[in-house]
Amino acid sequence: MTLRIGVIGTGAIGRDHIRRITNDLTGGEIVAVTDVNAESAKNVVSELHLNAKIYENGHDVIKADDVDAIIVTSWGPTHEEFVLASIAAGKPVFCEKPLATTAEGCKRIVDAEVAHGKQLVQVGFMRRFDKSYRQLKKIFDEGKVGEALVVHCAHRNPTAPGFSGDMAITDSFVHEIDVLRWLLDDDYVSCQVILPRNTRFAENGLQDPHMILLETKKGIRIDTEVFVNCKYGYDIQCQIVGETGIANLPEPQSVLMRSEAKLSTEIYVDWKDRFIDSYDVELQEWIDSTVKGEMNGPSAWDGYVVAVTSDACVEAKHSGGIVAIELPERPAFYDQGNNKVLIK
Ligand SMILES: NC(=O)C1=CN([C@@H]2O[C@H](COP(=O)(O)OP(=O)(O)OC[C@H]3O[C@@H](n4cnc5c(N)ncnc54)[C@H](O)[C@@H]3O)[C@@H](O)[C@H]2O)C=CC1
Ligand SMILES: O=C1[C@@H](O)[C@H](O)[C@@H](O)[C@H](O)[C@H]1O
Repeated sequence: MTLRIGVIGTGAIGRDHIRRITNDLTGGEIVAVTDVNAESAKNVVSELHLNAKIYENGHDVIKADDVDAIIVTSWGPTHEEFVLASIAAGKPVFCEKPLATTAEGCKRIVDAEVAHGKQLVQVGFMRRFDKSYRQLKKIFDEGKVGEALVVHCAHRNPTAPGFSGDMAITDSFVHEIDVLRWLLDDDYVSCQVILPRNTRFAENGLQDPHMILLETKKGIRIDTEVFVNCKYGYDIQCQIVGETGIANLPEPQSVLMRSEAKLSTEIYVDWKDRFIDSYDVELQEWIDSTVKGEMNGPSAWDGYVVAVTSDACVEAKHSGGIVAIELPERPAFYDQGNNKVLIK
């Protein structure tokens, strides 16, 4: 069976997902697209040679009889509306992060999904599908470094065009929030944000870098340097300090060069290149599981936890204090074991 997919939002990542589903992946076909910028939707259809209908708006895509599943890649503030409409239509929906721009919005989605009675929502946290994070998780789950005590991370972008306010947390650090609780099989209880000396390359009054400290239920302490104008490249680091050893996130594969009296390897500059394989795996697994009637990726609950944690980090940044991260009990609906990513 081919999964007939409708895409809402044909900007940067929407177009990229359409390209990979059309050219690189199997089992899915883009049959409907829409964008508030009609020109953008038209261009994607013609440039990628899609056999897809262009709709006036997202709701018409969701309602279309020949659309089995939805991908939401429009701007963040529109996500909640389209995810809720997909649940109301009983259609599986893959929503890019954020699930909603507020924790309350994410909770409304969780409540709607639970009331619907079947998991339909997957959130686009692609690091869980990254080969290197999966290798690290496998080593950790096999007990090769013992129980985790401390985790050191870095999230560095060369530049952050368009970033303002708290986006280093709400747009970038959200990926660590998601992937680390998956990696450690734990949840957060508190956070603190320390503001180091600012780089002169930060624009729009942006604080950069941030040092973000998280404490988990099991007592693991996580420190992350989020530095979005680091200049030298896109660099994601993660090191688990365990009771019996240290496990590092593998560096992306790249050619080791001996040239001009230097031994060197290249560092990516664009997150799209660093995570290109992860997006492929993420969307392929989403198509495969959706066709089987399953939902195996980051759930609406995971999207909600990220929003609550991210809000707490923003509060901690502005208050300078340690902020408790409080979550309601996870609904038993999400305990059924069908929302776990299978580790390869
Ligand atoms: N998982 C990841 O690593 C990444 C996730 N994202 C997320 O994907 C989303 C889109 O990001 P980009 O593609 O970079 O932005 P973009 O601005 O390039 O594209 C968004 C598109 O949505 C369209 N749009 C806005 N409101 C709409 C509506 N109501 N109906 C239909 N179309 C609408 C815009 O016209 C635009 O073409 C964001 O939420 C972003 O956070 C983006 C990059 C990476
Ligand atoms: O989602 C993403 C970007 O929006 C964000 O700006 C980057 O910092 C992240 O690493 C990337 O994955």
